[in-house]
Amino acid sequence: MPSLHSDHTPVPSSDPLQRERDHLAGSRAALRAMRADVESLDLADVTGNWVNAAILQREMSDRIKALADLAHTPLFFGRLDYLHAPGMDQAEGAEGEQFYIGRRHVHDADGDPMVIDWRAPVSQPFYRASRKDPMDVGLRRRFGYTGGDLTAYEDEHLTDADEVEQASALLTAEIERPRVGPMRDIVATIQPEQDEIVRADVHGTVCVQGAPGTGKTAVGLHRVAYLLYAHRERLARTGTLVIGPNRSFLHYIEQVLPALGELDVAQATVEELVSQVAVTGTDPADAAIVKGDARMAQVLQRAVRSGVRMPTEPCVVVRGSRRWRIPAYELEELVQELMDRDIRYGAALAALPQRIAHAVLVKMENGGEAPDDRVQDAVARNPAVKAAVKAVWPVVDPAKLVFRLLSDADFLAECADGVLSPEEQRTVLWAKPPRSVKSAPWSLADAVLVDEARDLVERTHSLGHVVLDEAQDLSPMQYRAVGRRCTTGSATVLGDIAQGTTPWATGTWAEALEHLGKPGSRIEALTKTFRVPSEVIRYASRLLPGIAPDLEPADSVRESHGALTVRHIPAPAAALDDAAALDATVSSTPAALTDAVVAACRETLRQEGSIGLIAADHRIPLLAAALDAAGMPYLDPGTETSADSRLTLVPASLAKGLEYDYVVLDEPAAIVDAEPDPRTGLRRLYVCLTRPVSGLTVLHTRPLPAALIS
Ligand SMILES: Nc1ncnc2c1ncn2[C@@H]1O[C@H](COP(=O)(O)OP(=O)(O)OP(=O)(O)O)[C@@H](O)[C@H]1O
Repeated sequence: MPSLHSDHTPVPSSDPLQRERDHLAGSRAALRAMRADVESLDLADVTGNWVNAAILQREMSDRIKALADLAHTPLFFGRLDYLHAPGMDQAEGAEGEQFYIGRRHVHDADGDPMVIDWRAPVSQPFYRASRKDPMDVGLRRRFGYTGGDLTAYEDEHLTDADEVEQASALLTAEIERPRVGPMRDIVATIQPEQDEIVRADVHGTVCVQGAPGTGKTAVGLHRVAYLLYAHRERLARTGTLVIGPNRSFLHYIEQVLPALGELDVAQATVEELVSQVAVTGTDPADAAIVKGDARMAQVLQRAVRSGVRMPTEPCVVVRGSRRWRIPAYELEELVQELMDRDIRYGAALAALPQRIAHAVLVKMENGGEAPDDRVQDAVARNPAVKAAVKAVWPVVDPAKLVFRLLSDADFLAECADGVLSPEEQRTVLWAKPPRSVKSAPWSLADAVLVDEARDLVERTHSLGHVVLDEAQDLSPMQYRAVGRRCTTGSATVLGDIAQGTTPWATGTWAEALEHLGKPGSRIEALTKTFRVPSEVIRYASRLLPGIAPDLEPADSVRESHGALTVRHIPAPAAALDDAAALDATVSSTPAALTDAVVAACRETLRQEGSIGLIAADHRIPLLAAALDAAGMPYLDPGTETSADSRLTLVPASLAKGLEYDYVVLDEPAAIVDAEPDPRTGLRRLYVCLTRPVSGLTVLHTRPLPAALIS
């Protein structure tokens, strides 16, 4: 049976806990020595010039930073006692070995490991070994810390048939640890099903469908850290990127990778990826749906090549006293050949002058001259060649091209013929064409079209690995935008169909993977929620049949009682007399609801940890004023909570991906109604209901959505 040992009673120095503390002290000293070693390196001895010295200096200061011993980050969190030395034949008499598992590798003066990096192969059984498959591990020990002090440990003897399997108290404590500040790493408690995804092969793309709080974001970030460890050189060269839904979310997660020692991972929103034009406008849902449809790629492909004209005139190059003539039919062959080849429009444009010059050179040779490469370059730059190229293969500016498509009905009709219906074409056209590319009210969907057009002209740089979080909201065209950033690499796609709240969202994961350019990739499901207590996830899951009928409700790792409170706040009598008036004025009345919400926040603030007050976006100003009037300070989402500032006022549209120890949820019906259709409204509500770790209080005056009433 796993036993929990703690230091509540004094222990003799021979106590196992003390021995572990001694190992911690020894490891800390070893880490200090490793750092001192790097600091004492004299660069003058090893570098010949100042450029090398500067590069080395930077590398050294990064390394010194990485070797810092952070007082509140335990140097190790687990121990594995192997039955045999790993890698050795499991022969009788082979000695077992003991490894301490931590965030980074630490070795002593002789080079022997004191702590092993959690990502090393030898650490893997810490996350995966089970009674069914002990992976040659006799003992798995988890350590508990209070502040920076090692205060407890928990043992599992995986090969002891008499030991009863039991939930880990340290894991529960870790999950329930109050959440102030940014998101934390979960390196000490990654679960087997999560570890499978974290350590999946770098070459393969993995897609994870996971219920709220199942650790998708955490898994994605740990996967990046793992891949950087396992393929450091390659990924340092090619780069890694984490894509999230908005800046508040990225801000919330931005500390996790540095805490795992990884500083060089870029983070961006989809909007930031496609920043060729500034996004200042929004689309009505119907326009965004068509603009996000993968058929737009076809329209753009035609548009990009629409300016190519078959030559009708010969190209005549004059050099000295001689004239060299390439007839139109020969030019046409060259153009046709480039059209037929699967190369970017811009690459073809760059190749055409050289092709024409080559044809001229052949004629020169036939005419008895002996031109060399320099002559070919000179001919390629000849004004006659340039003019011929300009006439047949004009330069394409991606933003101007999309501008024309969205403002010129005839041009759109030409490019979209047989692809978009006349109705769809009308939908995407700007009602009033803007004056210029600069002043156009580009929407996010437009910017994605410009990005697609740009890629048709010039290949987008591909990274080694991309993690795409909250992927359920992306349109097919947005998937393509992400996909071209990892054509030569792989991706981790994370999301939850039930939390999809955009009308243009791609229907299924299989389809999404196709648009991403990774068809047939593996799709995994995570169904155990670490965040949401059982009572709350059961309540929220009542919405599932209406919003994502194919998904199973999630299980919670924590049974909880009293985590859910649903309170009806009666409207004042005057409002009750007139239900229509009540509905129409929900954003400003009744005051009774606002008062109750403020009181619930005040009451909840008595608990430890963070609190999110989530409400329909249009109710935010009213609630903000009410909190101000009550003298209760609050933060915006994305601003870091601290021990003094624990209340965040969260518009429902920004709640995705975030979490709070306690959530006070204002008027669910208003959240549902704020969306363009009931399904999206209920999905938004599902997101909001699944943000709490320890407690949810729902306050409502209007009737709750029918699905929530059991
Ligand atoms: N193995 C684990 N050990 C401890 N905590 C965990 C573990 N897995 C996830 N968590 C915690 O559960 C919470 C939810 O994780 P995360 O935000 O990654 O879930 P998610 O699936 O992305 O949720 P959502 O769908 O709401 O965006 C986080 O606080 C995370 O640290």
